[in-house]
Amino acid sequence: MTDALKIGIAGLGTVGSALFRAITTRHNMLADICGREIVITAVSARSRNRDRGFSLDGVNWYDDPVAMAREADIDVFVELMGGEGDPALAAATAALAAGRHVVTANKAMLARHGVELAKLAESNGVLLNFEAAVAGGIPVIKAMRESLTGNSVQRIYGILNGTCNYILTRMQRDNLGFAECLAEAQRLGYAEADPAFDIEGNDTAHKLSILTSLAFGTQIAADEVYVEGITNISIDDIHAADELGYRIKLLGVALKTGTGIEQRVHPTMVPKGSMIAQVEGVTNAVTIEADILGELMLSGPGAGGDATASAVLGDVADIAKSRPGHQHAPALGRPAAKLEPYQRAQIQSHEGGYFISLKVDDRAGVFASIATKMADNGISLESIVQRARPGGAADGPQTVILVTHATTESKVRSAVGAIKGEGYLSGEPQVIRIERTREG
Ligand SMILES: NC(=O)C1=CN([C@@H]2O[C@H](COP(=O)(O)OP(=O)(O)OC[C@H]3O[C@@H](n4cnc5c(N)ncnc54)[C@H](O)[C@@H]3O)[C@@H](O)[C@H]2O)C=CC1
Ligand SMILES: N[C@@H](CC=O)C(=O)O
Ligand code: NA
Repeated sequence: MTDALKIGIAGLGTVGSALFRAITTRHNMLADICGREIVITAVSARSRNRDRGFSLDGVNWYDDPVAMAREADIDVFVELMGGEGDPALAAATAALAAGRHVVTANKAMLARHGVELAKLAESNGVLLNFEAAVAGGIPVIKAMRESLTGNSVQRIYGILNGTCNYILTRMQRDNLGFAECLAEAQRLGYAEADPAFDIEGNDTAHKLSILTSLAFGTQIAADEVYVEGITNISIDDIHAADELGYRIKLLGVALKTGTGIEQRVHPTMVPKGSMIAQVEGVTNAVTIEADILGELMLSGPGAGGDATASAVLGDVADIAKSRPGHQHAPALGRPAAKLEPYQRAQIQSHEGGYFISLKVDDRAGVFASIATKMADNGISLESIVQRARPGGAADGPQTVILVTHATTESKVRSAVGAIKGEGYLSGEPQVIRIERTREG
């Protein structure tokens, strides 16, 4: 048998601990599959003495993950600390520069520094694997990097954040409040160390920017994503969507338009009968529309210790199975030097249907005024309904809900701005984009 593959793990939290357990409890099975043992020889985390339910005896401990990446006797540095900057970045950089393979689940770091890390991996002849960084356990990176080679992608979209999908599902299905659902997602190990990354949409944006690069062969452009999170989505919105035949999902969408590539993350209405609407809880899904393949949808566990560790383990096992001289797919699907500059298509030119919910004064002419502002901006309406006041109350603002036919973001913004100027609105209008799916 070839020499053992020695790995060092930095970060022994939700994912690192699950990985540690998976590797140590499946040692013989992995050795049979890979033709060599996989041995954890070094670890680094914040607390050496924390009870994690397994022993670190015989494993070299490093207080400093960068020192471990640079100095430890390891072949693979597994980065599971998180954070877009140091020490994760310094450690990954040090490991690649020292000729060690890197496996990471850190989408925040890759979204900012993925291209430079990919270049460093290429120039040092080592691998940068990151399956766990996008859609957790779903093998979407491998699919895009390897199986879709030669396809031209038109659109890629999906549910990329387990925490948000868990929250939206529990709110819709069980009528629970936002804060309670978020606390559950945190307890289950789905949320980021700072859950604002999840609920404000940044985590989805990080993942989307990585997928965009793989799909369209462009530089990763995380700052060029239009982002709205789910913090403004209320149970009322979820119920209104339900009545109209939709579910609300936080989607990341990237597509080619006439002016460039549109990258957007926002709460989205999808038809209730569509496949993506059926994706519930922590489950993620990615749909890829490609010219040779057609449409592919991958779905599976998007977060959680074991599901994420499964993807990390797959990446480590790929390295264990590889032999000297074997040529690997580049980290971002093509040599980093061949990635094209990213050309942004602005959100204002986005085309699609819209759901608009307005709280308005209950007086004559308001309904007609709303319809007129829409028509003035060239927006055609699929429906406009006035909803009964909650609990049958006799006074207070009325809710008017509009669903538009396909139009543009700039027209919707202009119409909503004009309605706001009329003085009959209470609170901010709720505007939710509707995404076209295979089913409608
Ligand atoms: N939890 C999940 O479901 C998923 C997490 N990820 C990513 O995996 C990575 C790890 O996530 P979790 O395990 O959930 O986080 P966590 O917060 O549970 O664990 C992080 C670990 O890193 C250690 N750490 C942090 N800073 C350190 C430092 N300066 N020096 C040494 N150790 C340090 C902590 O002590 C802890 O052991 C993150 O990049 C996260 O975005 C990716 C997919 C899913
Ligand atoms: N916080 C993330 C973890 C996986 O990437 C999520 O909820 O999806
Ligand atoms: Na994945």
